[in-house]
Amino acid sequence: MHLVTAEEMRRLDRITIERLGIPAVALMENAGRAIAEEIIAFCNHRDGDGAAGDACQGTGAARYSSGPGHAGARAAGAAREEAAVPGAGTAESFGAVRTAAPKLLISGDAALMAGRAEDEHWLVLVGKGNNGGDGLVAARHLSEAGIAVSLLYAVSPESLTGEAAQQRDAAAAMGLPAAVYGGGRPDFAGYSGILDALLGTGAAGAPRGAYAELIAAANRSGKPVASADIPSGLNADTGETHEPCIQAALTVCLAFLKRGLLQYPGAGHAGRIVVRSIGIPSGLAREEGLSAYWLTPAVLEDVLGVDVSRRRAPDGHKGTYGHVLIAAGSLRMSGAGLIAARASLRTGCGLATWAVPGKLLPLLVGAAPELMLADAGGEADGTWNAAAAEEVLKLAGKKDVLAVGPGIGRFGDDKAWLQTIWEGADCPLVVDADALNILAECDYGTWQGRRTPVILTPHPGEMARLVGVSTKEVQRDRIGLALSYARERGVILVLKGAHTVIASPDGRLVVNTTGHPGMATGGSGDCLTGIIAGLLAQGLSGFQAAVFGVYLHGLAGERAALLRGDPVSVIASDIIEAL
Ligand SMILES: NC(=O)C1=CN([C@@H]2O[C@H](COP(=O)(O)OP(=O)(O)OC[C@H]3O[C@@H](n4cnc5c(N)ncnc54)[C@H](O)[C@@H]3O)[C@@H](O)[C@H]2O)[C@H](O)CC1
Ligand SMILES: [K+]
Repeated sequence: MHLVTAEEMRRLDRITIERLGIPAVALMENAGRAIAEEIIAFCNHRDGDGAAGDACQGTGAARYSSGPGHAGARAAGAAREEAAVPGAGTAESFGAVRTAAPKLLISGDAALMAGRAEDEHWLVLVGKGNNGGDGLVAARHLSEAGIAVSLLYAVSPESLTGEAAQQRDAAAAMGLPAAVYGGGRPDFAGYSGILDALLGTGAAGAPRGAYAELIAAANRSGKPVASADIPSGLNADTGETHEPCIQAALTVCLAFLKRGLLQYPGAGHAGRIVVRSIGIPSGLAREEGLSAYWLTPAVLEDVLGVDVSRRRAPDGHKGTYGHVLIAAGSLRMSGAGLIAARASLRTGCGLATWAVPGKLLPLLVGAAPELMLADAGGEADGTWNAAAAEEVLKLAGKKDVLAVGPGIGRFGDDKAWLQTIWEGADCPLVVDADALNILAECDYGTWQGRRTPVILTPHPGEMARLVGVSTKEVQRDRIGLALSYARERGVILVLKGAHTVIASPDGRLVVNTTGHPGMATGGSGDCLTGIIAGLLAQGLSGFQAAVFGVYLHGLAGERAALLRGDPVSVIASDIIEAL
């Protein structure tokens, strides 16, 4: 599924209206109706209303009696009623016992059928822009479904223009009760829900004046809030939340998923996200060259060309699936190398060799029978040194991928060590952990260019060192930073953290949402490094391996949590076993 910025959304909207000739008011009508349908489904689900609730879950029409008990539906004037046509043959006339088969089915808009409409009274907070316009359309459809609706304008309705003004007039013509916020602390206790149609992709900066007051009041009310397009107060591009920002139970995102809904803290304000089509052709995004995606199996297969089935050739052998070399571990952190190496095997590479400082090697014999160990030289105390880089290059000569960094620690002339490996390794290179901290101290843009991909896998702190900013600054706009860094440096960047971002030098970007906070545990990153290396060894491209690796890592973490019964108790070895 595509991810868009506010500006990209406006561009796609403009193309739809100007090039395809689909009127803006039609898009807004579709948007408002979609919002109303999702609010009705929310109400039906919340009220546990069986018949109508079921009916509204899907797009199919409801099948139910239109007898008493469905006031809402009657009010909706849209119902599917089964009626026998008078005079048609009945069971008795043919002597067989048969119920009268209905001859006439009148289906209706099940998604606009509210089970207990009479119990609902929704307040629509209306901004002055098109987000407000969407809310006004939704208000009409909610009213049609028999739900009581009241409008509260943030600013004078006279200040609305264009399609929003049209919707203002339509709502007034329908007699929807309306008021203008006049300051103070409004009391929303009498409502069953609030539709936040204050600010959408046209917002700039922190909510001001009445908008801020109404957002705060909605959050204080304790009522469920549904947000039109994005929670008001959220930065649609970065996921930053201004003060105040709506805390939504449901966000009905229009046309395309906004980037800010998938990055924290914004992702924590959206509640359940539903992306609804409003008539903008989904193919436009690809035609316009948009290349940011929320990672789904379809994106893996259709956009990245990854064979998620990971089928194996019947005549495959160890050589078919590649050989991983991991240069990792040191006296105090040998486990990191073991985790990375084992993860690469679990990911399906044919062979894995773990290169360690010679002093450690005897201590590691048998640590993992499937692994091969290699003496990479190093110091007598089991630490790495610059000369060991040449040993690593010799070992890498016949390997399909080299991963460096897990548990290597910092050592004298470690920058020379990394530069030798960076410039000398012909196979794809995965750089993680302390190798990233070393890289951060190097002007590696001056190093000899590489012909095969480099994948960097920093967590936010390591990224902060790579870029020379604070971790807070890294987290402010993860997607924007990852994209610019990958492009400028010509590397594939995996910016780890909640909803990991993977960016490619060619501008492609993917946000992954598999995994859980229990994976924030020592060795989890080493495991990811091994997974990515294991996929590279099997012939995936750099970006494919980085994206699929992050995806699999998260899925394995989820599976490990199920196996452990609790995400909290998951450790890196569990993730490996769950691959
Ligand atoms: N673009 C599309 O494809 C479609 C968009 N739709 C909806 O329209 C909004 C975007 O509408 P827009 O008019 O551009 O902006 P907003 O409605 O978000 O209004 C902003 C409005 O509020 C004022 N304002 C801006 N920032 C602040 C602030 N920090 N504090 C207070 N006030 C602020 C400013 O004056 C603006 O006029 C989009 O989200 C969709 O909901 C339709 O769905 C159709 C397709
Ligand atoms: K909104």
